[in-house]
Amino acid sequence: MKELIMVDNLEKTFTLHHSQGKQITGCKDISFSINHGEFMGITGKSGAGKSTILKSLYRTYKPTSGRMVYNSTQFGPIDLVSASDREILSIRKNEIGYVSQFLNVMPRVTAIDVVLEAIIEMGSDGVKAREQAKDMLAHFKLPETLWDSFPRTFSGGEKLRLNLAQAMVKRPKLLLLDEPTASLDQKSKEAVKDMMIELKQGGTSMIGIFHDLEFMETVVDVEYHLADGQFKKVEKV
Ligand SMILES: Nc1ncnc2c1ncn2[C@@H]1O[C@H](COP(=O)(O)OP(=O)(O)OP(=O)(O)O)[C@@H](O)[C@H]1O
Repeated sequence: MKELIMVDNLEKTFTLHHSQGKQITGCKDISFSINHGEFMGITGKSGAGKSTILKSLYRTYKPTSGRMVYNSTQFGPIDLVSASDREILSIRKNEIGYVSQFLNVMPRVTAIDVVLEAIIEMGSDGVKAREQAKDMLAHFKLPETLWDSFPRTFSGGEKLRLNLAQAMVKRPKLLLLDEPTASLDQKSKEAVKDMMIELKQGGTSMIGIFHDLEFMETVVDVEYHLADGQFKKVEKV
């Protein structure tokens, strides 16, 4: 398999049990592929289904139908739609990262420990690892007063910064970014951009949702737009 991921006719339908089984389409007819090291941006209006695509790839949502064949280091080509929970957990731990403004961490673990655990999982040790965790939190400008606090009460921007620091440490093969610049000021956006460039140079592929189109165009290789149920590649002029 030469691509990193091939998505074929992905569909996710939600059944609302509290509304007599009413069905809502999250996304449908989604097909695309990305190559190793490629960065894809997704745009589309609110409610079009952008987050549903990312959450299906991360298997937060179990797709209703379709295929998402991912070229895993551990398992070889694997369909993320039918992969077992155990396989998905292992892929999340070692290969696919997810960054958003929402919490992606265990409760009652301090911010610095979130990053530290990621560093230890990557094979570094004690004092050096702690210094590296501090550097990473400082790099993404998480205020030092928050380093020993529990992230549950952090603002959206603070949670995002912590998730970015954790993702950066893990250097995943594929990073899913759900509005990675939301709630960030210009200076912090520059830090995010630097991180993306650095990850890309290290071979990480990324799929990101952006509302800041100007920012997006400076980082992505390919852009897809989701509108009126159609998912189409935007040809660059
Ligand atoms: N867990 C869920 N249960 C029921 N419906 C959902 C769920 N998640 C998403 N939806 C619905 O699926 C559709 C697509 O939502 P999604 O969050 O993917 O849109 P989006 O393009 O990311 O929007 P935004 O830009 O506002 O974040 C919406 O109609 C939404 O209400």
